Parts: sequence; C-alpha cells; structure tokens
Amino acid sequence: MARTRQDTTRERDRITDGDGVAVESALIGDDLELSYPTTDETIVDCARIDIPEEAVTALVGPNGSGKSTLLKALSNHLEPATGTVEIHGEPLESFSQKELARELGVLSQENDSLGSITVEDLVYHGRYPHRSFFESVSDEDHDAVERAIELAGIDDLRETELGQLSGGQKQLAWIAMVLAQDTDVLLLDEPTTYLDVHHQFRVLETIRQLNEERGVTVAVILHDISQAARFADYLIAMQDGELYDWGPPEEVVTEQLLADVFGVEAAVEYEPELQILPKRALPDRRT
Ligand SMILES: Nc1ncnc2c1ncn2[C@@H]1O[C@H](COP(=O)(O)OP(=O)(O)OP(=O)(O)O)[C@@H](O)[C@H]1O
Repeated sequence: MARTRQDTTRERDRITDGDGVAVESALIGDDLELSYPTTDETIVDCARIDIPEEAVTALVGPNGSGKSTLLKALSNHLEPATGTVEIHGEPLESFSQKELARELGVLSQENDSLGSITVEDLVYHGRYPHRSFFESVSDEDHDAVERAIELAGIDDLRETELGQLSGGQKQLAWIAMVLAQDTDVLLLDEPTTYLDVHHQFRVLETIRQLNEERGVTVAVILHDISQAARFADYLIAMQDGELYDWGPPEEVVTEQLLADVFGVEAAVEYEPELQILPKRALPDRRT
C-alpha cells in the first residue's frame, strides 16, 4: 500500500492556490479506478483529481506511478473501470470524438510514425482530424498550421516525411500537430522527451505563452521534478497509482515527498540547483 500524505478528510479536497482558495477546474476525475483490458490489476485509484482552469499543472512521480494512465483517462483514451471524467462540467462520454477534438489537444506517447506523411500533412491533420489530407486548405487552416510549425521550431522540416525524421524531430512534429488544434485544454505526456536543451526550452516557453496569452489549461507530465516545480503553477504528485499530494509547488515539494515518492532519503541528497537545463533558460512562472 502506498504511503500517502492524504488523509481521509483531505481526499476529496479541491486543489487550492497559494492563499488556500479553491481553484476552478477545467477537468475533474471523480472516483477513478483505472486498469487495462489485458489485466485485472487496478493501475490508478484516485478519489478526486482536478486540473485547474487556465493554469499549468505538472504531473510528477516515478516511472510506473500511473501518470500516463491517468492522462489517458482524462483524454478519453482509456475508459475508467469506475468513475467519471468531466470537462467544463460535462461528462467526457457526452462528447462525440469530433467535439472532443475541439476541446482537448492531446500529446500521447503512443504516436505512430505515419512514415510517408509529411510534417505539414500531419499538422494539418491535427487541426482537422476528420478531413482528408487532400481537401483544399483555407487561409484559416493554413495560418493555424503555419503558426504551429513555427512555434514548434520545425519550419525547415515541413516537406519532410515523418519516417525520415529523428526521434526529437518527430516529437516536435507531433507537438506542432497538437498546437495546431488551438484547443483550450492541452494534455501533454512528456513533451520534452527526446528534445535537446534548446527545444525543451522552446516547447516549455510555447506552453507557457499559450497559457498566459490565451488562457489555455495545460496538464503536462514532466520527469524532472525541479523543472516541474519551477515551471508549473500546480503539481500533482503520484505514487503507486494514487495521488500523493497536489497544490502549488512550494507546498508540494517537501522533504517528505522527496523521500516517500522519489526515494531520496535526506534533503542533502536533493540538489535543486542541479539541473539539466541552465536555470536562466527555463520559462519560470515565478519571474
Ligand atoms: N497498455 C498497458 N497494459 C497493461 N499495463 C500497463 C499498460 N500501460 C501501462 N501499464 C502499467 O501501468 C503502470 C503505470 O504505467 P504508466 O505508464 O501509467 O506510468 P507512468 O507514471 O506514466 O510511468 P513513466 O514515467 O515510466 O512513463 C505500470 O506498472 C505499467 O506496467
């Protein structure tokens, strides 16, 4: 059984800001129990999860703690064994696929390489998943695709087929596809995986910009807890398929969390200044 900071009185609490005020949620998972069809094992079990509206929330936790599984349920890619997910107060199942694609931009870790499709085709397809690649492109379609390609920093790759891209370039193309959808909610599973330092920064900066300029709600899985703590407005920490804690980073990142969740036994072993990215190069919510 996972050790958890939650007690029974806290289990159904809403996520609160630094002043203890409950924040509005874009997505709510209620009484979720998640498993995969291939096994009866419960992978995620959580009484309540909130993704705060118009904020950036990072899901953190060790490998195998259930972050991707939870994100799959929030994005309607995994049907919960029990419980419900609501987006803006409406259950996910009340939306058609087409309607959901207008609400949610999803970057998953299960992207097929679609070998012979070009980057531009992929990004256009993300914006209009129900249209053929070969339908005529309106000015509006064209602008959204152009903007996404530029934001992801892959301007010179637009004619390249996905099968000819490196792992990082492919990841950027998928990110561009998600950004082109112009949705109000983004669910991103490890967007910085495979990316070099420059592109990690570009992607995080773009996410922050979308949040600040357009009020986009973001839930993003990040593996580096110090990066997540500096970048996100809220953290949701997972451990063994359960929520360990949630709230502003300064409340969540404690010695106890580092010990319980990440197995770091003493604060002295945790080096917050030891980062892959230079500190000044990170989009920091606190500046
Ligand atoms: N398709 C699947 N079928 C069965 N079990 C799965 C499947 N995908 C994941 N799991 C199991 O669910 C558990 C949680 O996996 P999940 O991918 O949600 O963790 P995670 O926190 O995202 O991990 P990571 O940081 O390594 O990506 C793991 O024990 C894994 O073996």
